[in-house]
Amino acid sequence: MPTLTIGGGQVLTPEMAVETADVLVDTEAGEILAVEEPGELDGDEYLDASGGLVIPGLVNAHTHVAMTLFRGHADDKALDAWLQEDIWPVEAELTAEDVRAGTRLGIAEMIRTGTTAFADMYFFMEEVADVVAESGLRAMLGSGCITVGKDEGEAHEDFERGLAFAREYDGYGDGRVQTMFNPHSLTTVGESFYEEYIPIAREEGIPVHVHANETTNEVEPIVEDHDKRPLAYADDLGVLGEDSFIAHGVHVDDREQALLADTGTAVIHCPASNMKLASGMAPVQSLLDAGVTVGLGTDGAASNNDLDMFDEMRDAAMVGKLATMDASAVPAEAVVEIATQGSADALGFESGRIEAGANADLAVVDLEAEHLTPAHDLVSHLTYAVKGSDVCHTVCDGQVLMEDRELQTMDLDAVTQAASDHAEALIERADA
Ligand SMILES: CSC[C@H]1O[C@@H](n2cnc3c(O)ncnc32)[C@H](O)[C@@H]1O
Ligand SMILES: [Zn+2]
Repeated sequence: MPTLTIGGGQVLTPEMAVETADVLVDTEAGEILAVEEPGELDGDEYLDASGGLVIPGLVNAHTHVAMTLFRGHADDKALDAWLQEDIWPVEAELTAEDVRAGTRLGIAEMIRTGTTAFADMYFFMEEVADVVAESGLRAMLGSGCITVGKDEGEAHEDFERGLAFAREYDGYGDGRVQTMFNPHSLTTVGESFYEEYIPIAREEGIPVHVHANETTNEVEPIVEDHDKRPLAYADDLGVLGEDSFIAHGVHVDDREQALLADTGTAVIHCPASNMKLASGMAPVQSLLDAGVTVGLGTDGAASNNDLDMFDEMRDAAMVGKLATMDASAVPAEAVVEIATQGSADALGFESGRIEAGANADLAVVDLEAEHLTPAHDLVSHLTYAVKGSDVCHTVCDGQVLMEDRELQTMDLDAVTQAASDHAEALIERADA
């Protein structure tokens, strides 16, 4: 079996301790074989982690990767106006080639900032799957389904496309692609479509991921029309469950939090997007206290405006405190856990932990920087001080995707040039 040692550095353990250790990886199976004291492990290849901290690859559990094309195109608006006035008109002009170019840009950014897995709900998902396959990253992918603004036939086509993609692409890219079913949200998809399609997804064991309880504008119509809170409505439709995860979960009351915990539904916290669109502050500490699995996501680059999970971690800690007016809420350790183990658990990936048997998905953070000095507490640094640009190596499924900040599977200059060209032409076409 071909092996790789990531050696000479410190390692973050699943218990959030930092040890001086080496990591041995089976590069064919893509699995961590052992974590041992320095010098004990002898792989065929060696990746130098000296002066660095080996961490589990970060898991961006909710994004729309190709929205990198809209970075800076639509700022300073709330969700509904942002989507309806700026984003959806441009998305209507998207081509498969645009999505390929935007996805390449987003994946390059994620690899360069230590993310090794992500969940993506978007359009032209075959393109996204191909880019995941060629880049070496791991992903949970689904084709987004919406019924508002569509006639019955078009809406059915959308849902059939969503199911067909999930069936066909599960296991794609040497098993690094897994698939999910993605009704867009509880208000943009009609009830009859949930009634028709959720049982099919459930029967076929396809995970379900939706935007839910993101803004008060979403909560109010559901309460008015159905006389129940959105997550009670979602539960009655079969949307909640062990392999379901909702994005945002900002406006969730105590009963809904209990429902999430009881059904085993995970929440993906997207603090930057929630702040930028002024959607609100998710009750993250309360969700954690209630026993809900919480993961972390950037959302798309148009509402963030980057895909750097280190930024997201810092935002999660900061807004967690502000939301509760309690500086002890959402502490550094909890943030690192949700960005790694929490997100991986939400997606059902055996990643997010550096231990034997886990996926060999990891990143090495270079600690030799002025903004990381002194090194009193490296878990604190991961949340509050590390920047994505401090990541020197990224490994996914046992393959080195970035070494000394050089991408190994992508041509960064070509990727940025193509994305820039596609973005410009797209905005022009959309006359936006
Ligand atoms: C049907 S594909 C996904 C769809 O979602 C849109 N989107 C991006 N960010 C958000 C958000 O924060 N809430 C709801 N919807 C969002 C994206 O533009 C696509 O249209
Ligand atoms: Zn989203």
